[in-house]
Amino acid sequence: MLSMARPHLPGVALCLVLILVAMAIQLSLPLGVQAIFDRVLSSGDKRQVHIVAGGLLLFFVVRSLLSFWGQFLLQRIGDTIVVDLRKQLFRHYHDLGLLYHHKQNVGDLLSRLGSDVAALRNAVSNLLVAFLTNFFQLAGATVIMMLMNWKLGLMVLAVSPLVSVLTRVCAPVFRRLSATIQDRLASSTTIAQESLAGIEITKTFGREAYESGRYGDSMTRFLESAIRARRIDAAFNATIAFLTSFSTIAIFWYGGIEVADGGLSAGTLVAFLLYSQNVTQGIAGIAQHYSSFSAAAGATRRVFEILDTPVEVRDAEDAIPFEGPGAAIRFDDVGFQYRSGVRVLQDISFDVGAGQTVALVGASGAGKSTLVKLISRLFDPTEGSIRLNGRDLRDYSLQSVRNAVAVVSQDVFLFGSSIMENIRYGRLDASDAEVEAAARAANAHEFIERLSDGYMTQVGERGVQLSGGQRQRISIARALLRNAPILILDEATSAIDGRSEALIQDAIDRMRSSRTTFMIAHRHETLRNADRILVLSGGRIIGSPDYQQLIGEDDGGGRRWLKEA
Ligand SMILES: Nc1ncnc2c1ncn2[C@@H]1O[C@H](COP(=O)(O)OP(=O)(O)OP(=O)(O)O)[C@@H](O)[C@H]1O
Repeated sequence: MLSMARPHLPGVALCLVLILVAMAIQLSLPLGVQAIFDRVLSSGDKRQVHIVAGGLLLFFVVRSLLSFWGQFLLQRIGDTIVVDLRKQLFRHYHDLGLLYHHKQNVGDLLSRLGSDVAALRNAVSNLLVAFLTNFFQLAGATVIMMLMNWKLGLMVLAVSPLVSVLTRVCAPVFRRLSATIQDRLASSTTIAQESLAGIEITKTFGREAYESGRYGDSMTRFLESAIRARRIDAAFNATIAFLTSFSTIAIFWYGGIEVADGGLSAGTLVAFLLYSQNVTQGIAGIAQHYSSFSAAAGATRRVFEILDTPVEVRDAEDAIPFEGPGAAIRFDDVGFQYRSGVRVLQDISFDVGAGQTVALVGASGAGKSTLVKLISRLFDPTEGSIRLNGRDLRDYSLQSVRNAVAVVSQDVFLFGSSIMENIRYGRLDASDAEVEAAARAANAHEFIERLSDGYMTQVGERGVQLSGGQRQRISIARALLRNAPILILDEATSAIDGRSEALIQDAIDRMRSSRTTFMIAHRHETLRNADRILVLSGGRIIGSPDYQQLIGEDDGGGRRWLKEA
């Protein structure tokens, strides 16, 4: 956190000076009061009363202006740091590999970005201002008191060791409780996020009450830990206030006797009482802020846990851009494990020339989707290597490899924006005319035109206003627009009816002709045009039959492949 504050050091220094000056002015008040009591009131000169009161008024106007300026600057710096932190965190989420994301709940990640960073913001801006103010208040008042009367000064400070011990004992408790609160908040956000994302399933199964119950239970757990924290916090504050009130009473008692004996002026006693208020406020404030800092440490841990997670799939130091134009791909003994010890792909070796089409067939879970994900470097192989135009895929920059691949997958995700924007996601600088041309080629233009707002129709967060086939056609248009040398079709036409499929197949065939294509398909007709068919079973290639062999039309022996797959 401190390293993030480094660029703002001059601003922080200015704030410190402003707060310091404002505090010096505040600490001059008791001296003014002492003067009024000891000199002005006894002299009976009203003019002097006016002058001292006017002087004090001026002092306090200046103090308020300085403290406004200092607080505003520090809050602004705090906000800037927190916005930087959010941006950095968001960027890091996107840099982290899919393996990491598969293990995380979206709700938990959102809650770290939201409420944890908000808790941190409170710590860096509000608490820091208050902490520094109290620190200067305590230090300044202590010095002045000691100079005025060190015996009385020591009396005021006598409670500080007790407060210090109490604070140190309570801080770890606050830290633990705060981490629990943030964890519980995160798990309720996860439940809310999941059940809203799956609202269709929730309703289909009539689980509205069940989901509300789940969310309600998680909120109750959150409330329990929040109440426990509030109880300890309130007890802590009350104890500190009680301890610090002792010193005021002690001053009043001892100082009162001294004044009665003539050893101390009334003005000095009043000034002392005011300073002792400053000291006790300072001590109590610092103790409370220390405990709040400890609570913020829980949120900080959750934020930095993510920022400190290393990125698995990243650019090599000397990565070069992939420039094409063609893309010949070669798998050399590639193996892959999602979890160590469980080999999902092994000994995968094959060659695809630029512009050729490879079809992958095999039973569910055979590893087809995993294999094509390795081509976009969503994961890196755990064994062997993948070569693109003769070079290891890891030699190229990640961005250029991703730019070279267009994917149409079975699960279509559409963003909560217009159809135009969703297709343009394939190539952000595409013109409207290019978007429309891609939609025409994907046989989507006709149905888009029939929608009330045409290309500007908003399609809900997950494209729920469209049918499965329409969504798939939009995703094909998005891939067409990308104009990438490698095309991955993961059951791209699974949600499309026969008539539309023929038209789309035509578009896909045109697109395939100049691109290296990986096609995962369950329907036989789609495999007819493949240059090569690889049959996968249990993560291995068990054969490479041609189409006739595969469907067993020539000698009947080919059926073996499908059966084994
Ligand atoms: N994120 C993951 N973490 C752990 N294991 C995974 C993950 N994704 C897939 N697997 C496992 O890897 C294996 C291959 O899955 P993959 O999705 O590649 O199969 P597939 O052939 O594409 O199946 P389908 O035809 O059903 O889409 C399966 O056993 C699956 O359980």
